[in-house]
Amino acid sequence: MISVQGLSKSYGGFRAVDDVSFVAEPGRVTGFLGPNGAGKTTTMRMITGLTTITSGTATIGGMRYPDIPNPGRHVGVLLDASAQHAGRTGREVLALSAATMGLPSRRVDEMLELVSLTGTESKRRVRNYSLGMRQRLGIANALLGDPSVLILDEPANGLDPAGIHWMRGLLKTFADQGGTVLLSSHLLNEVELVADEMVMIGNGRIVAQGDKRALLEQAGGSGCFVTGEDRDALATALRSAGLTHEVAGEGFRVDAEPRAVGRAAAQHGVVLVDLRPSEGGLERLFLTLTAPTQRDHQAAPAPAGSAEGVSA
Ligand SMILES: Nc1ncnc2c1ncn2[C@@H]1O[C@H](COP(=O)(O)OP(=O)(O)OP(=O)(O)O)[C@@H](O)[C@H]1O
Repeated sequence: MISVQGLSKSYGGFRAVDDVSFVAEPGRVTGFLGPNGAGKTTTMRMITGLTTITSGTATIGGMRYPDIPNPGRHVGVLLDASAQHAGRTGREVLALSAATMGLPSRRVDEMLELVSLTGTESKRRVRNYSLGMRQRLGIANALLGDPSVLILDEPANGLDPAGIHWMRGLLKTFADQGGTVLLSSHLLNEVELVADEMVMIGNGRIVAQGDKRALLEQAGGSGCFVTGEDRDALATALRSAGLTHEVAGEGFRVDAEPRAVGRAAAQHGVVLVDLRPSEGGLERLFLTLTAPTQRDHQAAPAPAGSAEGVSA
């Protein structure tokens, strides 16, 4: 179990992580979700002893990470796949970790096979690895010591669709067998598909947390997402039709059925490139709760003369 209580980190006068508390339980995948710069990596670095804690506590199985003997045998960590020694081959990276942990060298071959790095690729220097290959190597390294806890920062970064699918299966199986998984991402869909529990963070503070289903119920509501060729014209069409909307990615989330949105767009001759029912209130909950920290949201111009325009 990972337990984080009142964890804070200040850089000078800036509070990157502010009084964060949550628990990641065994047998569950806990998704740690937040926009860019929300404080996910900083929190994970504090949990794993890589960044000093300003205040609060973080323990794994009741111990601070730096106090865990032979930590790689208990906790698998992947924080920055690009940070691996560029001059070593993938196999050397794993062999060194295996030796440090007192593991047999056959474990290296098992892990290379698990993450689908071929014999040829494993003999290439890491500097010549693609991002996806580095990520696979990082996952192999995290799993090498057969840990019961996994802490992974954006592990899907750079993986191809098949790789992402494979990783989801791997994490689910790991948790089903009693393991604890803490997985960060700024991509809601990625986390939504694999996580049992969610911890949402924005501007260094927890904005929501709990069982995924409970959060979905809390989010509730219906609606749709729409993207048009001309974003401003689409905003005008929605406003004219009296449809409440807010910026979501390249388009808008609208509190209305797709048909009403399609009609509003048609009346104004706006070409739609995407129109679909909301996949779930979770995305809305996330966007709403983290709205003040969403860069795209801040950057989006409010339609002229609109009071409702771009709402929080
Ligand atoms: N060493 C540091 N010195 C000063 N500020 C820092 C330092 N490390 C992180 N920060 C700041 O702390 C905030 C949180 O950063 P962090 O990397 O934890 O965010 P994140 O949620 O992981 O973002 P992303 O999804 O983009 O990876 C950011 O504003 C970042 O600039």
